[in-house]
Amino acid sequence: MAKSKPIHVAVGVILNSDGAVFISRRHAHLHQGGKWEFPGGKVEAGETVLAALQRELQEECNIAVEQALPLTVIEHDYGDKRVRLDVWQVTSFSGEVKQREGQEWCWVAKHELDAYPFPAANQAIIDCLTQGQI
Ligand SMILES: Nc1nc2c([nH]c(=O)n2[C@H]2C[C@H](O)[C@@H](COP(=O)(O)OP(=O)(O)OP(=O)(O)O)O2)c(=O)[nH]1
Ligand SMILES: [Mg+2]
Repeated sequence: MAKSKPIHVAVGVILNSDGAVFISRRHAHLHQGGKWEFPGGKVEAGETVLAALQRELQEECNIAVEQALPLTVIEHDYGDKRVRLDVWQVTSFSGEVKQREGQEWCWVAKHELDAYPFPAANQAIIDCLTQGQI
């Protein structure tokens, strides 16, 4: 049977002035629950990826994204779901970053990211960050 098309997800990498990355922990009951993630969510029909990123980051972490640059697109098959992560680096935003949806969250130094379990699709982004390529 042909699998349904991947879920398109806008994902934001936010760095603070110390070079640390904002991450939060997915609620336990969700797909990939308990894993750490970069903020973001599903791109809705008729919406640009940047608009989805702006909407999700306002909802989830309280910021207005002013400028963001596309980093990479990652396709991954979890078996139960396929995702297409459209990963952007947020280069300018206003507002104070805080988690608004009750998720555990933190700023983590890039070289410490390996200590946090992320969904398998994220590995390429984690590698770029830990190697200082972002
Ligand atoms: N936000 C985010 N999702 C990720 C990451 N890595 C990864 O595999 N995913 C997957 C998990 C989910 O299957 C999908 C995101 O879906 P989601 O359910 O969290 O999307 P959403 O925020 O729009 O949630 P909802 O409105 O449907 O509740 O992408 C990541 O770093 N960040
Ligand atoms: Mg989300």
